[in-house]
This record gives sequence, structure tokens and C-alpha cells, in this order.
Amino acid sequence: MGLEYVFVHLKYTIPPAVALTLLYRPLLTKMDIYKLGFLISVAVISTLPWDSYLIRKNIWSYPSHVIVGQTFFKIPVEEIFFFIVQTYNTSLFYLILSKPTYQPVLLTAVRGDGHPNGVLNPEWRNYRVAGQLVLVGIIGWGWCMVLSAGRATYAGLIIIWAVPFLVFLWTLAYQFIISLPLSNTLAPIMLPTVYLWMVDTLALQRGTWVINPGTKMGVHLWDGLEIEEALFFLLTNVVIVFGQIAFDSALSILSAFPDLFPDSPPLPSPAFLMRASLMPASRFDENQIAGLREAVQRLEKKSRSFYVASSAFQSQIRTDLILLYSFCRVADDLVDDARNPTEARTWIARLQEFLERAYDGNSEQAATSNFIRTTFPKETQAALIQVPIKKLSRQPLEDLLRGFEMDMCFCQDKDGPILVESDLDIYAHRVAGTVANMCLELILYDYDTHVKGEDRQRIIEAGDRMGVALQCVNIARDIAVDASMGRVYIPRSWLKKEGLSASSILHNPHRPVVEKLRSQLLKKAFALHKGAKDAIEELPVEARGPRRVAVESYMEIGRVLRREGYVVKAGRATVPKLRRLRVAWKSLRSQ
Ligand SMILES: CC(C)=CCC/C(C)=C/CC/C(C)=C/CC/C(C)=C/[C@@H]1[C@@H](COP(=O)(O)OP(=O)(O)O)[C@]1(C)CC/C=C(\C)CC/C=C(\C)CCC=C(C)C
Repeated sequence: MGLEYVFVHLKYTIPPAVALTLLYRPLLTKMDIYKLGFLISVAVISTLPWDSYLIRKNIWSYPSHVIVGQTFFKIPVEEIFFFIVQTYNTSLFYLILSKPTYQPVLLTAVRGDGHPNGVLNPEWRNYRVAGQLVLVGIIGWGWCMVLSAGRATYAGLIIIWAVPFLVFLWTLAYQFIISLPLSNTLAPIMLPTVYLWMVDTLALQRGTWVINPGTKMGVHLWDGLEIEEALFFLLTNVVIVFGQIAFDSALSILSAFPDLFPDSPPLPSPAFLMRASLMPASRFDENQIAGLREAVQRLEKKSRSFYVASSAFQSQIRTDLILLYSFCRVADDLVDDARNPTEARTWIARLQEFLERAYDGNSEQAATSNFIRTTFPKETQAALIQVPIKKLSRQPLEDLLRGFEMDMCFCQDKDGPILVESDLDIYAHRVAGTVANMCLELILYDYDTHVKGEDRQRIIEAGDRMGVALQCVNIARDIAVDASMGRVYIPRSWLKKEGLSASSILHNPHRPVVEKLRSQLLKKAFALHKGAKDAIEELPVEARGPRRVAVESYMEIGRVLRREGYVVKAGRATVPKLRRLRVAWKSLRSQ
């Protein structure tokens, strides 16, 4: 009995596992644990018979003085632990590096000749087949090596065992494997591979495991690293990363095409995921994918805070929040960017009609889509068609439109609708409390939580107050921008106390006393934030960190505004990128 192999783990595989776990822990979701558990089980089950065969055939061996002696099917327990820890570490690399990527937009609808809706991206079919042919060719080559029963045997055995998994995973997820950035594919493969190559070099040199000279080629990648070992670690890491990608591809299909899978559960079974993966790409709705792309671009362009926050959410809720953002943004912009008050009112009336149709149980979805296509500008249509209306109640959307109507009052009356602080509360509730309400509805729906009755009401009310807090920060930030649009959201009663009127702000929004009013708005915002933030901890555990990121990234604008000499871009105080990332990280870690 020996502890040599145990020390390899204690020194080289467990420390990175601990470090990666600590790094990823704030973002770890039930779905990640499910994915990890599934892939580790597959790795162990599929490797056991192969490894056992290799040991029985004496292709590799473990001297008895380096292992503790406990074996399963002749495989030392340390070796079985290796399958687990390697799959775990490489998977965590992938999870960390792929987090910023919003994957559903990488799906591509593919149709060939003879499809009733016409040909679309036919070259993708060639990519799939070409990949399959190359991989099957490699398997054939591996068989020849094995059949030669000579020095290429071990290399051949590695190939005929690992590459069939790759054919399968390529077939399921070739679109993602091709389209994901290299930081999500090549990096999580190569970083652990090169590291394991170095560990393997040490282990072979120390004789922790030994390869039979008769079945290896004797070629070294570098001094001390047999080419077979290099190939083994490379291929196994490719299988692990492709396995993760195939999982994500299925989840993306589920979140991008809810109509194809209306019964999708929050944690779909492997069979359900397989059904999604095997959905032919000819059935993907390219308009839906284009709509998602538009929505993400809109979010990235218009709100850095919510864009950063969105990457902390997992697949389904991330998609729904992005679509909700897109709808709110488009509706707000239609009204704000109208050329005159009549046009703005027309947009509000049309949005109202959209709501009536969307919530009318007798109205066909196709008829609503048709109404949108004939009534709204092209670039806004997808945002309206794709808003996850089935998961949202009607009242907050109605109230949001009433909030936009309040904005219209500035056109009739220079003093506007915000006379006293309670008017500010009503306005902020309508344009932001409602948004918080809808975000919470989506979270509670997507995580399938059973928060009901008083508990649900308490969370929704806290969300409303948090929305009002965020809106106060928004108003404090935009005093000058709003004034340029003829709007003053600071209550007249506050202005009066400073001897001012709405006109004086419109005339000069940079006068020194404005800083005092800005502080007053921020004081209100932070008081509301303080009273509401604890309710975030009552949300489903995986939504807490990301929700904190969304709220805190926005409140950070308020913190920046409280400091003297803040940086202003396009008339607005901004939070520098590094600081935004620091806030996101801190919010994720605080429990
Ligand atoms: C992570 C992610 C993708 C989140 C999306 C959130 C979302 C749907 C935001 C919609 C934003 C929007 C365009 C609304 C229209 C009305 C409006 C302008 C509201 C103001 C937003 C600020 O956006 P921006 O700075 O881009 O606005 P302007 O350039 O000035 O036009 C608001 C300040 C409202 C934002 C309010 C929220 C997102 C609510 C957040 C609070 C919660 C979810 C509640 C937290 C939970 C508890 C239990 C306390």
C-alpha cells in the first residue's frame, strides 16, 4: 500500500477544484449542480469498463506501492476519483468562462431544398455532416491502430472509446460548438488539458502510473509526456466541454422556443433535454431568434447595469428578463421619441390596444402578431411579439402605460404632474414599481416557487418600493437630460422650498441648488432601498445574487452621484466598468 497517487490528488487536482468552487460558488445554480452531477455520472459509468479493460490487458498499470489498494473492477479508487475531479474541474472552467455569453442567440434555423418555408442557411447542414464524417474517419483510423495490435494500440483504444461520444455530442450541438466564442470552447479545453499534461509528466516520471512499452508509440509531446497521455487528456476534456455545450444547447432551445415546449419544467429530465436537442433546426423560428438578438443588443446598448446583471441569471429567466426589458424599452422610447404629443398619445393608445388583444382569451396569437406588424415600426415588432405575456399579469403593464401618460402631462403644463412627493411616488410606482413587479412575477414563475398569499404580497410590495428607489436614482441622475426634454420630476413642493419653480430648472438645470435637490432625491432612494432590500433574501435562492446585482448596479449610480466630481457622459453620471464589475461581484458574494 502507498499514498503516492493520493498525494497527486492532494497536490494537483483537489486544490484547483477548491479554488474553482470558491470562485464560482456565488453563481452556482441548481441547474449547474444537475449538469455537473449528470456529466460526472456519465464520465464514471463510461470510463469504468474501458479503463478496467486497459488494466486487465496490462496496457497500463499502477505499482502496488503507489496506491492505497482499494479497487473496483481492478481500477484503483484514486483513478476513479480522477474521472470525477477532472470532469468537475473542466466543467467549472467552462461554466465560469461561458457565463457572460447569452447562448440562445447562437441557434440557427436551417432549412434545405423542398421546405415549404423556403431554404435557409443550408450550409449548416454541410458543417454538421462534414464534422460527423471527419470524426467517423478518426474512429476508423483508431480501429486500424487497435487491429494492428502493435505500438499504436493504446492510442487506438483512446480514439475508439472517446471519439464516438464526440460524434454524438457534435450531432446534438454542432451549432453551438461552431458559434460559441473560443473563450467558451478552446479555453476551457486547453487550460485544464495543459495543466493535466504537466501533472501527468510528473506522475509518469515518478512511476505513479506506468504505460506498457509494447503498446505505446514511444513518441513524446515534450520530455516525459507520452503522446498517448497527451491525447487522452485532450480528448477527455473535449468530451467534457462538448457535453456541457450539448446541455446548454438543449436549455437554450427550451428557453428560445417556449411554444415548441410549453410543458418545459425548471429542471428538465435528460429525456426531455434529449427531445429538445433532437428538435430539427428546420423547426426553429428564425424570427424568434432574430427577436432575441435584437433584444440583447438593445439591452447591451441601452443599459450597461442591467446587461451586466443579466449574465448572472440562468438560461430561462435570463431570456424572459431580457425580453421584458426590450418591451419596456421599446414602449418607453416610442412615447419619449415621438415627434409631438399627438404622436406620443397615439403610441400609448396602440400599446393599450396591444394589451387588450394580448390578454383577450378569445384573440388568436396570430391575429395579435398581425396587429403588431401592421401598427408598430419594424424595429419594435419583435419586442412586442415576444414579451412573455403568459407569465405576466395585466395590471403592471397597464400601470406602466399610465406612467407614460403622466409624462405626457409635461406637454400641456410646464409644471407637470409632480406637484407633491406623493405624486412622485405614484409616478415612480407606475414606471418602475411595475417593472419590479413584473421582474418578480417572472422570477417566481420560472423558478416554479410556491410563494403565495401574504408572503408573495410582501415581496411584491418590497419590489415596488425598490422600483421607486431606482426611479428616484434615475431622476436624480437625469435632471439635466429631462430638463432638455421639458420635464421636471422633482416635486414642486421641494422646489418651492428652495425658492424655485419648474421653469427655473428648465432654464438652468445646473444651478448649484440643484445639487441639494439631487441629494434629497438620493436620500429618499437610499431610505427606500434600505427598507426593501432584505426582501430579496426571500426570493428563490438562485435569484437572490443576480437580483442583488441588478439592484445594486443601478443604486451604484446613486452612490457615484453622491460623490463630488463624478464623470458625466452624454449628460449622465456613469459608473466606470471596473467599478460596475466590483459591485456585481460584491453583490453576488454578500448573503
Ligand atoms: C437583469 C435584467 C435584464 C433586468 C431587466 C429589468 C427591466 C425589465 C428593466 C426595464 C427598464 C425600462 C426600460 C423600463 C421603462 C420605464 C423606465 C424608464 C424605468 C426606469 C428604468 C431605468 O432604465 P434606464 O436608466 O435605462 O432608463 P432611461 O434611460 O432613463 O429611460 C427604471 C429606473 C426602472 C427600473 C426598475 C427595475 C428594473 C426594478 C428592479 C427591482 C426589482 C426587480 C425588485 C427587487 C426585488 C425585491 C424583492 C426588493
